[in-house]
Amino acid sequence: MSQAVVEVRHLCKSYTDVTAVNDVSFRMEENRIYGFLGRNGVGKTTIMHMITAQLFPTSGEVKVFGQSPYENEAVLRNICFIKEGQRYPDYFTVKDVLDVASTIFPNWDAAYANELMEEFRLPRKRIVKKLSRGMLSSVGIVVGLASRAPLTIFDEPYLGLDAVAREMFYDHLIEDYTRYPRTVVLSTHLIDEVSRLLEHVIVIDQGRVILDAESEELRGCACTVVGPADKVEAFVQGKRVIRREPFASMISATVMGETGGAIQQEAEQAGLKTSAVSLQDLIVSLTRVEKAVNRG
Ligand SMILES: Nc1ncnc2c1ncn2[C@@H]1O[C@H](COP(=O)(O)OP(=O)(O)OP(=O)(O)O)[C@@H](O)[C@H]1O
Repeated sequence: MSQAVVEVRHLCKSYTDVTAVNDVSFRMEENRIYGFLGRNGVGKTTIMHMITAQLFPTSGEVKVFGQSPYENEAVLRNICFIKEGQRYPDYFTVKDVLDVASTIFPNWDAAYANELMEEFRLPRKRIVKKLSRGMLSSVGIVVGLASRAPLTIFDEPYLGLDAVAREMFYDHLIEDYTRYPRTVVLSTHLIDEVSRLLEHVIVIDQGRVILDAESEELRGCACTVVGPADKVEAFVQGKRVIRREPFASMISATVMGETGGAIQQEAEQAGLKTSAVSLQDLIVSLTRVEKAVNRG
């Protein structure tokens, strides 16, 4: 096993009336791209704030590069955390943001930052406060990529970004990551868009980890089967059904099985129609499992 860049153990964060993070443990390894996914308000940002030492846990342990990140300059300068709606001082221009970033991040690549500025059409001299919503997101993306920080976290960096700019971001990320491997964490709701980039997926729901798996393992581990209700019911007997939708005399059921696509083959042999399940559909099904499944 390679070195853990992030290791959290039994992490909890409670506020007066809400337990935002409830006994979360996971590792993130060196030089991998992680999807850190889940619905709104499930605790993702709270966890990322603890990893980046912006928030203390109520209990549990956080280690980044093997050390506690709190007041630890050696750890913190190797983390770049790009979050939605990042604020900058009122008088800062885009150039000021890049100048400051160049002093913070040891691996900063000024030439690459300039190249990205051109591609994202960012006006260097403009006051950041006067940028459009999408341009502000582009500034975060330029900083995140050009920082080449060993741990780079993008927390929903896309607000207002058009589809072309998002594609440019994904293409740059994969290309630059291939040349300069580092650990990248993408927290986003646009799962289908980023799924090709992700090597490992951690899904949070209601303050807990509900899935922690290699993307490769997830491909083919679930499939949707459709057919007459009795046939589908017989097939899903004893299997983990994560979504069930009856229509007329038919049922469509999404079932999780072993890795490697065996479940799909098995369903086809049973004479059922099958379709693959995208990562987004898998996560949607998993995070609404309680309500949907018990109907059948
Ligand atoms: N300072 C706070 N005081 C009280 N409750 C808080 C505080 N910060 C977060 N919470 C609550 O903790 C829970 C988790 O919030 P968090 O921002 O971590 O979710 P998230 O998964 O990042 O959501 P999103 O995808 O919408 O950004 C929510 O119920 C939120 O209301």
